[in-house]
Amino acid sequence: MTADLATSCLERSAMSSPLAPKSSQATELCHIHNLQVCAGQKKLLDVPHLQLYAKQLTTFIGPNGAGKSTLLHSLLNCTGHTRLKTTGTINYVMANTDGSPHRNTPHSLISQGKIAWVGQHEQFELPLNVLQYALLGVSPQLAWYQTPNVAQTTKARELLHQFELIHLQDRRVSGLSGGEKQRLAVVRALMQDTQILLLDEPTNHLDIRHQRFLLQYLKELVSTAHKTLLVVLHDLTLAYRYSDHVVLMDKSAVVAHGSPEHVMTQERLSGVYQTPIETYDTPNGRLFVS
Ligand SMILES: Nc1ncnc2c1ncn2[C@@H]1O[C@H](COP(=O)(O)OP(=O)(O)OP(=O)(O)O)[C@@H](O)[C@H]1O
Repeated sequence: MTADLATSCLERSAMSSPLAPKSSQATELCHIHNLQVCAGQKKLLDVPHLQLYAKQLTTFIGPNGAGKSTLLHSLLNCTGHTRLKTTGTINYVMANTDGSPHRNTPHSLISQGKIAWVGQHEQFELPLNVLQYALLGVSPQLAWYQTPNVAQTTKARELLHQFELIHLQDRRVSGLSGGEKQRLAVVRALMQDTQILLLDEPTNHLDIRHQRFLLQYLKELVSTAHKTLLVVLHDLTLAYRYSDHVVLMDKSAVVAHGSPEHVMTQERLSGVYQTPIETYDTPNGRLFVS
């Protein structure tokens, strides 16, 4: 089967399968095969097969310790710990300049500047102010002797304004509040202007209004700039409302994946989280309450 034919088959199946995301525009981002991550004898992740989609907002949900961050790190190809052994393959499908798909490894995508990342534990003990930290996002594009140009600085200020941080632009990053640091980490990643963004619990420390703003912002990045978002979330209501594709994880494995309606059933979630979960349909979407 040629790559072109494979993609068109995927698009057809995306329209009919409950495993596929909501949008009929879904195309393949990557294929995971036999991915296993181990720490000694302990298996942290075991994913025999999983397909992820481009130009979609995919969320990874599941209880603490399920393996969500480990999977995201694997997608970055940096488990970040020499004791962890990773086996299996992750093949990204990215378009060539003529639009036809070609395959890539996570490592080559990072070096090409196609993936940006916000982790759970970003480093803020740095002698930088807020604007300088935001501009770290463009540092991979600069030679050692260059400083950010006017356009890059203007863009950083615009993003700081949108994320309500502009009044703090001269403030040392180490002194920011938890929510301000979290928003700044997202701004730094957005400054990288990559096709793919991986965000591990980006709503951590955010109040309810900023959580909603962030998810709305990410959703618009997908719909208007056709970015690919892979996001770990704990808030089931937000995951249901904003995701195109949901990957539910438990005990180092993928339990279910597909559209939110398909994956996030009351019965399945109650079983995985080991607590009764009620759902309520409101004019503003479905609420999940434990
Ligand atoms: N370096 C490591 N060595 C040993 N065990 C590890 C290591 N890193 C992670 N783990 C274990 O792997 C499991 C999965 O961790 P992971 O961080 O992927 O979970 P998670 O789903 O992201 O959890 P949370 O929602 O709490 O952030 C956990 O049991 C964790 O303790």
